[in-house]
Amino acid sequence: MNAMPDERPRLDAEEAATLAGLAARVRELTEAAVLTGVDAAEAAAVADEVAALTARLGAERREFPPFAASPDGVRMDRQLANPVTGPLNPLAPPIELEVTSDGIVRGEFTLGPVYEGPPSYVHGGVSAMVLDQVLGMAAAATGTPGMTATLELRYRRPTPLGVPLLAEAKASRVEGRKVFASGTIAAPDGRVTVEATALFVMPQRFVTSQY
Ligand SMILES: CCCCC/C=C\C/C=C\C/C=C\C/C=C\CCCC(=O)SCCNC(=O)CCNC(=O)[C@H](O)C(C)(C)COP(=O)(O)OP(=O)(O)OC[C@H]1O[C@@H](n2cnc3c(N)ncnc32)[C@H](O)[C@@H]1OP(=O)(O)O
Repeated sequence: MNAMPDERPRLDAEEAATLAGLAARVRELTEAAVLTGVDAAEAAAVADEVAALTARLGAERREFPPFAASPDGVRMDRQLANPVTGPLNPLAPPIELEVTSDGIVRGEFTLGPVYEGPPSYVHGGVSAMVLDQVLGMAAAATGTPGMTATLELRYRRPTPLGVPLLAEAKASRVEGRKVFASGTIAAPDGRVTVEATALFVMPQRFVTSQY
């Protein structure tokens, strides 16, 4: 695993934009598949067409998703297929996260019906995935990126689908390879729906590698 990142293909901005467009269309397809009201014969016909498109894309296949090239073309810059933020991943909402100069990670996002858990609310596992990413980025912003060792969630109230949500996180302390972080998801009225605290640990084996 420690050698993996540098073996990945890197895409330049133009290639990445084209594949992000493909992922956006597949996201629309996913929502259409979940919400469609067409009859069974039409759904079966569409399934055949989708299978043909999948075969076209699969004609050439990479072993792992690509990374974005950093300006120097060497270091890994961004995981383009991350399931939370990755523009190339149709499973990702995707959420754009900014890191402020004081280390706060923040992103506004809306989750549609494909992320439903309880009727009309966001699935709790999806909220957990979002917060794992946001807190993980806050940990990485300290200069010590790490793997999630613990992630504790408090679901204060249901998180609504289809409205703008705000995720925020910040690291609270760094102890050697360990970084503690906390964060929240808030509804449009500003009320917090989910709180999270986490510990990220930079694996001993990565201490000298360049991420
Ligand atoms: C350099 C890069 C490192 C890789 C980081 C990966 C991604 C970072 C890249 C970019 C960052 C940007 C954004 C981040 C975005 C998203 C975050 C999502 C991340 C994930 O989705 S990640 C998947 C789920 N995650 C796992 O799959 C972890 C499986 N696990 C392990 O890989 C090991 O288990 C590990 C590495 C956790 C520790 O292993 P290790 O051998 O390096 O460290 P060791 O055991 O020596 O512990 C050292 C000190 O941490 C304490 N400690 C350890 N584990 C603890 C625990 N669970 N609870 C409480 N304390 C714990 C010890 O008690 C000791 O503390 P003390 O020093 O005080 O005694």
